Amino acid sequence: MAKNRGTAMSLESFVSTMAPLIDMEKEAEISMSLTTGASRNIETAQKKGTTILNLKCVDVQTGLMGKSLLEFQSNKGDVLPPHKFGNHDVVVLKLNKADLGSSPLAQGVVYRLRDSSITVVFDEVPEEGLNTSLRLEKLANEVTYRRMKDTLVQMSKGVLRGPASDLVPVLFGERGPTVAKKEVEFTPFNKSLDQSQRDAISKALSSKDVFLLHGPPGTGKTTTVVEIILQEVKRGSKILACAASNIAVDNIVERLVPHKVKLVRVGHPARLLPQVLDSALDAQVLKGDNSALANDIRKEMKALNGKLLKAKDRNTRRGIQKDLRALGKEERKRQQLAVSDVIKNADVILTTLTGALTRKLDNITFDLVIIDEGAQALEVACWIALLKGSRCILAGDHLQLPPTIQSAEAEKKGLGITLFERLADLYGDEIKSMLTVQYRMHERIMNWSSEELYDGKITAHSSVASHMVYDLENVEKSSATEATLLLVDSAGCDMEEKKDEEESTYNEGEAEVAMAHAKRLIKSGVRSCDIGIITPYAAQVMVLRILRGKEEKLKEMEISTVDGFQGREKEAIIISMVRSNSKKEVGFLKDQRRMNVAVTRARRQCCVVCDTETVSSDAFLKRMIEYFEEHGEYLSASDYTNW
Ligand SMILES: Nc1ncnc2c1ncn2[C@@H]1O[C@H](COP(=O)(O)OP(=O)(O)OP(=O)(O)O)[C@@H](O)[C@H]1O
Repeated sequence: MAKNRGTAMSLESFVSTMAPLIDMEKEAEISMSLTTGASRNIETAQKKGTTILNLKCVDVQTGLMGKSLLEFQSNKGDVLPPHKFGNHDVVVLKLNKADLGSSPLAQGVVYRLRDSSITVVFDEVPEEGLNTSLRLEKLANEVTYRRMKDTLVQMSKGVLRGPASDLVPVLFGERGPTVAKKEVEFTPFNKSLDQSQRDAISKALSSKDVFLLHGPPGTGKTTTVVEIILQEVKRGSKILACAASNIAVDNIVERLVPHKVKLVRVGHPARLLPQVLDSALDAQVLKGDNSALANDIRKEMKALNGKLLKAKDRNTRRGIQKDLRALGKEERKRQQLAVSDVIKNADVILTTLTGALTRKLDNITFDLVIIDEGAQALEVACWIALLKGSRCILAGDHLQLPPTIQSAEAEKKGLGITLFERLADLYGDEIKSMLTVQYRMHERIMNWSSEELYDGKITAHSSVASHMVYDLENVEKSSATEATLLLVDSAGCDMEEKKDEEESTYNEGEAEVAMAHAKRLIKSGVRSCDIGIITPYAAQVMVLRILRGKEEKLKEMEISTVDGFQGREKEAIIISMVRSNSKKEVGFLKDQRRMNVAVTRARRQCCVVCDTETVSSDAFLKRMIEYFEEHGEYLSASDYTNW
């Protein structure tokens, strides 16, 4: 039975609450973008991060099914200015000096982002302008919002007759979940699964409507999802596997391919990783019989078009046109059949949540919908996929960061509450299983997070429990590499925080200390690609990148916001907390989920640079500082400035 029906929300109130919040969020995103937004000035847009000015095209490559990949760098060859472009964002390319609202040279999708370059995929290379100064503008992703609104409309209308008719009452707390009387036993494909993974899989296979796979950092959540998919395919289920991001979907595809599962990846080829292109719908469609027939028809049409051009008398022309129309119709039919053949024959269809609304999946129903990164997706986005199935499994960790919401008001009114979180509150352990062995962190790094957020239930696998930085190849034992936890305290060192024009906070003193520690690690032989500096503040990312400059030995080191680093890991992580002020304000450092993500990115060493006097004003952060002091090494920031 449901534990706490109080947190349940009816389908009707969900739809009526979410519809205006989706609009608010859409408006917030649009007002950040330049073309349709409130900001009518290009420089303001650059400051807001929605436009990058003064770019030059430095490379053009053809790849990915005939698409063109164009790489852009700043005219001056420096790091790019601070921006809010992300992978897969839709962008337009314009001449640098083009008027606001002018038509673009081309529209594309962000493919790769580096500190000093951005690569965009276009359908075709723009015919002109590439040898001049250019700018990129980020567009608001209106399609996503439209799809979410369409889904809400669908939910308010016919859900109770659709494939999810039995699932909906459970997910809205009207009826409790059911599980098989006897827990399902299985023979794993992956022989190295740990006990917590096996237990979770068994519980997932026994669930009749909903199951939550709770995967704390580094516990093999995706490994477990892949095994669940394999077991379900073996049982004969047709599965829709989704995630919020393309990268997470591709990650599952890559791991399923070696098992020779009949799968198809649905999505725009420009947004897929090159290594999964063979699994892409477009590639598989081309191999089908109907596609060959469509191709023959196109050849026939080409020949007829040639005749049409030469035909002199009207009757002949009419006859040819009639034939062309009939062939065109047949060609479209064959194309559609080619697509539906592939979709019908596949056991597993993989796509992003918003991608699940494609026409190609109309009228296709699934025995199971699996959503990875379930705690990072808006609930409405999850429903796009959920409406297509009668059973669901969500994998995620609601104790790491939730989806980013632009509109403060929509966030306040509950847009950011995820389905994963809501169901964990509603039904708890009845439908949930937590993975408890982690394969990333030294146990001293892990213990803080485990005690603070996971009731002390996580253990470190023996392969990582005591691994040290100096165990890495070519790394020597030194004062820099001997520490697992390191606290560098800037209190009393004259390293006050400052604010930039966008009101984002930065701290130059701390940035220097963080960089100095990175250099110490490199001096002991650590590769720069094994080090990451992360910080909660976007302005601090810029300060750090500028400080790094063009120094060759630091080139491969990653510098990112904490939010942007979720899901990733490095051998050594340096966290710059930034806040240092007399009022002892800590802002959004308070969010336990953000600090949880920050610390748990580190495999062998976690170094925190902060003003302990400021951050200790928050009880959670104070405990964290105390933990680092007790179990790690303590240094003053002045030790670094004096070195
Ligand atoms: N049973 C296992 N035995 C050995 N290694 C494992 C096991 N399960 C997972 N791993 C390893 O742990 C690492 C993390 O696994 P995976 O990518 O599945 O984790 P995740 O939980 O999805 O990651 P994240 O914490 O970033 O969400 C991988 O290198 C994987 O090979």
